[in-house]
Amino acid sequence: MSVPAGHPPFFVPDRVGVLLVNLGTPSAPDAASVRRYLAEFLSDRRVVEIPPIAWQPILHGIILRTRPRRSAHAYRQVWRADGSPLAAITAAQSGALQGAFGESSPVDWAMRYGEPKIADRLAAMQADGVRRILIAPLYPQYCAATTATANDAAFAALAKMRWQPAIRTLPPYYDHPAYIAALKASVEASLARLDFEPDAILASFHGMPQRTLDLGDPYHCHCRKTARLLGEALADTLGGRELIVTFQSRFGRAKWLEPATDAMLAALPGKGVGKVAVVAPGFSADCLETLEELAIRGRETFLAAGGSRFAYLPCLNDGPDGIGMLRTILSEELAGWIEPA
Ligand SMILES: C=CC1=C(C)c2cc3[nH]c(cc4nc(cc5[nH]c(cc1n2)c(C)c5CCC(=O)O)C(CCC(=O)O)=C4C)c(C)c3C=C
Ligand SMILES: [Fe+2]
Ligand SMILES: [Fe+2]
Repeated sequence: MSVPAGHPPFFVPDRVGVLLVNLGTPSAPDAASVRRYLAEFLSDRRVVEIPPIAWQPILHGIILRTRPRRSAHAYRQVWRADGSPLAAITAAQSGALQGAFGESSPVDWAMRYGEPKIADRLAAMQADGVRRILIAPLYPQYCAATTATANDAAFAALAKMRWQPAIRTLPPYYDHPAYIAALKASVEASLARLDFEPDAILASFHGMPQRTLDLGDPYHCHCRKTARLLGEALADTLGGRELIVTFQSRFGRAKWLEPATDAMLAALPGKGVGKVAVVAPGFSADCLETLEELAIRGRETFLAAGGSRFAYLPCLNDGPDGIGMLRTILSEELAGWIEPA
């Protein structure tokens, strides 16, 4: 019997695969591409929890007329020869993990918004004989606006498949010892490369509307716990200096989690902190929010307020600490599907 065109093969050995998922990013740093990306992102009801009848006129009438040009300018400042940092680094993470879970277990990657689409990568894996897939939203701290919507998109794609693969999803790993250890190693290595001794280290997490915390989203608690564990792990390095926790990237008029990163950077010099190092533990890959908002605008804010030295410490990205950590936590979630490494 021949397999119908476009049909997945029937008789291939079952394989196990991992699909890394991150947020998504524009395909190019121009206003039209950014508008397309923001329209998809900001129409997600997990992200903006305002009824569409009220939100869509604001989104299309105001935000998508003004923000794409400003954001495209920001993207241009961090764009790399191989594309958007978020996409390039996620691809590199996927490449670095290839073969980590066995010769025949592929690791692939997708984005919640834009390309490559979760639905397309799941279909490609299924067509390749991958019958068990670990979907891994690369967000250490759970948030409905990130983790849940990535899983929603995966399950929406599965809803259209006659022959579904078996699915597992990666739980948040905000307090996993391997994650905390990787952050500690990475922060210490970055600090050792600096030519100055910071007076304080600031851990900046992406913000969220305060209302989501009141509605029961555990994101804020997860961020706080990551910061506490990282502070404890770094106790010797900090030597009495504070690990300051802040939330960045406020969007819209509602109240967001506080303290705000930009306000803190503006206030620190007045409190005697003239030299600061900033780390972003909630981002698994450097992106617009870290490379432009923190490393460029954050620096400007801090120096304009009277600070003398500023350093941005990179995310775990596809470096050895980050990849080692991902191997550990993904292997744990694959238990029973693959032989332990
Ligand atoms: C790490 C976790 C993230 C949470 C939580 C999050 C919530 C959240 N974000 C917005 C609005 C925007 N975020 C934007 C960029 C962006 N956000 C994250 C991660 C989280 N967002 C990343 C990794 C990125 C970078 C994407 C890239 O291409 O590099 C943007 C787009 C950029 C801009 O125009 O400023 C917006 C808008 C909301 C509203 C929200 C929670 C409700
Ligand atoms: Fe965001
Ligand atoms: Fe931002």
